[in-house]
Amino acid sequence: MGNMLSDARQRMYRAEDYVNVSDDLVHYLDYPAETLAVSIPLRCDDGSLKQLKAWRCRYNSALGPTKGGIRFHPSVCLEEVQTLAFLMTMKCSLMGLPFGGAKGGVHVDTKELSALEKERLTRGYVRAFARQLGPDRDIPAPDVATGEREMAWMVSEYAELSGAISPAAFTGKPVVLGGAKGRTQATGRGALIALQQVRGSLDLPDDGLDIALQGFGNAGSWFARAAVKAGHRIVAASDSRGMVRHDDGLDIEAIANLKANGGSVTDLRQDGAETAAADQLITTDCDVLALAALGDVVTDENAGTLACKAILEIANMPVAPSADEPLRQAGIEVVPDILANGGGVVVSHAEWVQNRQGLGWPEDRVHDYLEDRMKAAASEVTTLMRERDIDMRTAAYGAAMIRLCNAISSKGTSEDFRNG
Ligand SMILES: NC(=O)c1ccc[n+]([C@@H]2O[C@H](COP(=O)([O-])OP(=O)(O)OC[C@H]3O[C@@H](n4cnc5c(N)ncnc54)[C@H](O)[C@@H]3O)[C@@H](O)[C@H]2O)c1
Repeated sequence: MGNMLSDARQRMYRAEDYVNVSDDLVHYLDYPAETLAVSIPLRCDDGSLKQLKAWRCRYNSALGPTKGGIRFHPSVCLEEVQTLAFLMTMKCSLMGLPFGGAKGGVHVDTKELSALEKERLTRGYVRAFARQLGPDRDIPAPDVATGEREMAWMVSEYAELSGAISPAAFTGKPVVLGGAKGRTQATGRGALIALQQVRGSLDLPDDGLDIALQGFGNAGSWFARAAVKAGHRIVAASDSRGMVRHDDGLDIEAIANLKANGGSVTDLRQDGAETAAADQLITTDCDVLALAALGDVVTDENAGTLACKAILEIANMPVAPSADEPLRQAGIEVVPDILANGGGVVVSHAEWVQNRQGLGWPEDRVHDYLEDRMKAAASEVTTLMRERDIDMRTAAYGAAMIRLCNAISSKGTSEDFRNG
């Protein structure tokens, strides 16, 4: 096992020092409960055969059936899947959901697949992992390069195999197949709710904030819309092709239109807007640096070059563990991923509940549920920060561990079994 998972776990061990949980409970979280590795045979359109490596990891199920997305990407590997499953375990616990954490992935470049090949691969994934999946055991969702259409294929394949139609076995489905209204917007909107809720614990100005946003995809664009609606300015935004900056705030709807038509943020034609290379985004002057693209963007090597007062982690692990200490020293507080992007899994839970009820909630009910969960989690985190005088990430891990460890210890600890 390489560094990614052990680095991620260091954040849990750091939090352990500040919350009252026993060692043997933390040991339950040292390694994943179950990881299955398979190769999926894919018959290509030209008749050739590919064998694709694929994984599904259920990290811990103390709180309930495990939950986590399936990623199709050439960077996917065993360790990434296990690390993201660990993060999901912490996130579901912090969000107060009755779910454990999981993740899945296939090592594949979907740009090289036709739509039919992608369908065969997606159905092949369900066949390979069918025994591990199910609405009461392990519930996948979309992630990189998977979306509503892949979830629709998965529900259909699972129905063929199990002989029963189980919409609650997958979330992120199209609304017509039982998907939750507002799921697309949930992560971005949730990130803004988290930011507003923890704002008092950050050293930020009282009025509208200047925000620099890396990544203008699903999560980033909905965060930008919600932030502007709440009176903040997106002063800079980037995608893989470059960045654009305007000190008075960017025209977010114009950027969203450009992106929807295959353009880049750099195509924006707004008086006074200036473009630059994508990598300049993180050093641009702002109150909040919102990272909604990739992992490992801020490292120990570049942490000293940031010009922000706080970081909002909308992506998973955009701040590498090696940057934690330099950022603490620089006084830059981080709103951690397990809190900031928890809105996605909260609304996935709302979808699972609706499927089990056989009902579809109206969008405002889904949004109210999102708001309640985000506010409750954020307030647990800020309370722990104040009580223990710790940074926000450590407090978030601490709050997640308290709930997880309560669930684990309810079945007994060394204390209970000492005398046989
Ligand atoms: N969408 C969700 O519900 C959700 C939930 C939890 C976590 N996340 C995480 O948030 C991140 C973004 O997810 P998404 O669904 O918005 O993905 P997405 O694919 O819709 O968007 C990603 C964006 O990042 C941009 N990007 C890629 N490389 C870049 C670079 N070098 N510089 C600047 N921008 C770059 C892309 O151009 C795109 O605009 C991922 O890490 C994902 O795992 C998403």
